[in-house]
Amino acid sequence: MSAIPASQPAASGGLSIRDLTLSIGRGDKAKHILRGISLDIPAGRITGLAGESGSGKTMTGMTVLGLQPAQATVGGVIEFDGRNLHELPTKKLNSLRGNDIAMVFQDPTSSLHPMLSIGSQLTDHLRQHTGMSRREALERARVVLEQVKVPDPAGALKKYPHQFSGGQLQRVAIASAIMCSPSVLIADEPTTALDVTVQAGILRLLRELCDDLGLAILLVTHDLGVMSALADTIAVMREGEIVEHGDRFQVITAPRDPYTKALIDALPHDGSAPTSPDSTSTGDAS
Ligand SMILES: Nc1ncnc2c1ncn2[C@@H]1O[C@H](COP(=O)(O)OP(=O)(O)OP(=O)(O)O)[C@@H](O)[C@H]1O
Repeated sequence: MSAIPASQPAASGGLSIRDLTLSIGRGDKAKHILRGISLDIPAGRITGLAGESGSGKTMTGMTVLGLQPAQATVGGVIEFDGRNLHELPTKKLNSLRGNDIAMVFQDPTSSLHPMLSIGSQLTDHLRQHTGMSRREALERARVVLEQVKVPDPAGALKKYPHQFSGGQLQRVAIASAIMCSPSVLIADEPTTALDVTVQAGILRLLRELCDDLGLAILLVTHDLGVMSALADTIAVMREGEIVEHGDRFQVITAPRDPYTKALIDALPHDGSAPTSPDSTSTGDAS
């Protein structure tokens, strides 16, 4: 496991979501996308959010970041560091986003500019945010690339996105997300677009970052197999509601909700479900 750089402050706390609602449209025509979600995303833990397509997983993550559709009406509390994010002025929320709460997307190219070197992309925001010199920021970027296990970190800083494989590029995107030492990381289907041979390595990296940095990670995926290998707790969403939330082992081996049970029964029986809470198995192949 990689050591935490001395310059990096310990991550403080996680997120607490209380009765979060999100609707689009008004009156009879309103579409209720999130119907009162409550979920704790504590520091040093991976909280999995599973569920079928369209159940509202991505919208939950986007709403936490204040990135819901402009016409949406949001209610409830998203508590972070003693504040309700949903009530913060836009400027304040913009400053939290990317610094204290960061996101990793399914497609790493969506968060990286094709024409800029990795060194510029990793350091620009950090320099603006902290006033660090270019040299200091590049050194921090090198350390973070090493932390996410990109080979030859110093050389990688000089490269461009097209010069990396999909798995390595997702590592670079994760490096970019943690450059400003966030305390919360929202990872939305971070392995779905990747070759199956590199998925396990990315999942293991998320586990290591969670453990080493004390990150609070919200892992959004439709894949309950991924959840069963990685998450500490699993919440299952259906039609904008959380129908089940509990310890990974309990949810996978003894689901209480019939919908969760149906999802688990649909999993391939290849040993991917845990046999004990410590049976995480994510071999590194990327
Ligand atoms: N910009 C938008 N405007 C209006 N409705 C939207 C918008 N984005 C998503 N929705 C709707 O919100 C609901 C939840 O979508 P969301 O993307 O959160 O689901 P999901 O569980 O992440 O699904 P998937 O696994 O397919 O990504 C869906 O009914 C979707 O059609």
